[in-house]
Amino acid sequence: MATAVTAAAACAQQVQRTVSSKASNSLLAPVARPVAAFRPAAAIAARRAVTLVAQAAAAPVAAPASADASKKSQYALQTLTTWLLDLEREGTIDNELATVISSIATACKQIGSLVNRAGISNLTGLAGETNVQGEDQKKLDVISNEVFSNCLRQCGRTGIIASEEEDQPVAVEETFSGEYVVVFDPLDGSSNIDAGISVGSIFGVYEPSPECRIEDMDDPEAMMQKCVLNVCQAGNELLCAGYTLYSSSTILVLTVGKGVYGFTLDPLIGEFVLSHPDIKIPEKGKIYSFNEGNYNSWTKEQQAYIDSLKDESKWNGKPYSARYIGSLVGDFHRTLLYGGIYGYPGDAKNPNGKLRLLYECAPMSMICEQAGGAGSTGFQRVLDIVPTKVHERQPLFVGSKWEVEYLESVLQNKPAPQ
Ligand SMILES: O=P(O)(O)OC[C@H]1O[C@](O)(COP(=O)(O)O)[C@@H](O)[C@@H]1O
Repeated sequence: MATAVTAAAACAQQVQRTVSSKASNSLLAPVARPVAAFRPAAAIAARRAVTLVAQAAAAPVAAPASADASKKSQYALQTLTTWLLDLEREGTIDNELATVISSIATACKQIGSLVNRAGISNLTGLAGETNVQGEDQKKLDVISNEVFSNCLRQCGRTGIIASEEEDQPVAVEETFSGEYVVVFDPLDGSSNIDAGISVGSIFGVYEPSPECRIEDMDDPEAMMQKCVLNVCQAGNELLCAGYTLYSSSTILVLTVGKGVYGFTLDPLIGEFVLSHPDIKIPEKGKIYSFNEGNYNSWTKEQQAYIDSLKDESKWNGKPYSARYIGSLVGDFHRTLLYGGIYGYPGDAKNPNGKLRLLYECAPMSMICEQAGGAGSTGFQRVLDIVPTKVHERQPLFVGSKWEVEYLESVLQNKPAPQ
């Protein structure tokens, strides 16, 4: 914050200097130049801008009740670090989990800066490799995966890490304590990278399952079995879930099971600062986000659902609006803040849809439920599904509670929710 204010002040002085020099040069200099020569409007606007920046910079963001009440300084900041400390103090999380989350935040800062500079550092385009799903990997898919894995290993608090970009989960030799299981999609929506459209990272943290501790590293086969078993946990076992959006801002949104909090990266101080405390998704919303290009391969119930959203006679003459970036994190973040529904149904080609249960569906469903929304396959609560394999796919419908229930009612031919 200090730097933001000094920056604002410096900018103010800069503008002032410009204004005053111009003024001294023109307005105030005795009758030298006609008034028209100098554009007062710009000066007023500049002064207004400076005031707004100073006011914005000075206004502290509300911190959760647990925040240290003694922090009276107007420069007190609730950062991700201090927020995690508050949660540790109140016993909601332990230090190991706080360390894992901090290491994920570090990875996201690194990935954010790489994404921002992709076009000028030859990081766009394909890596020339394919991942376990047979998809051509982008250079930044591979690099983001490496960055995420490094940070999770180096924090010493993870036991197993499983990436959407890797065939198998990996047991972490560097583990020191905690042994948390972390699943992640290092760069979601990467098909948008080269066009500079928003992308994101998604993650989930599980407790290591007690009956399969990874003691004997000597028997790789047995160890791998235990790794997979540890990772294939239902979403309702998640301790923490989150995503980072790399867009006009870099925003980290997460839950540890006590509401959803959003932190915006302040590039001036390199800290995630609390910007969205206790996010609540609207009960209803008028935006739907589906790739309608797949319409013809959808079930007739799925088609009927989308057709109904466009039928204004059902919605007091105002049909739903369609928004689709083609980047789950971007589409989900908008849905979380504005309400509505994001969906990736199964279809004739991919009966289970495209999205991965562990890395995408479960974490987003936990965040949505924690914000008062819902996450469904259309027939089942996503968080109740126990994965049978690490790269399992599931249809996903996530968003405002009423919207998801309405979708389920159409797909299951049930009466619409009240
Ligand atoms: O192009 P489609 O078929 O609409 O798929 C877009 C969806 O696939 C994703 O890109 C997921 O795939 P990746 O994790 O491989 O990027 C989502 O972000 C997005 O919502």
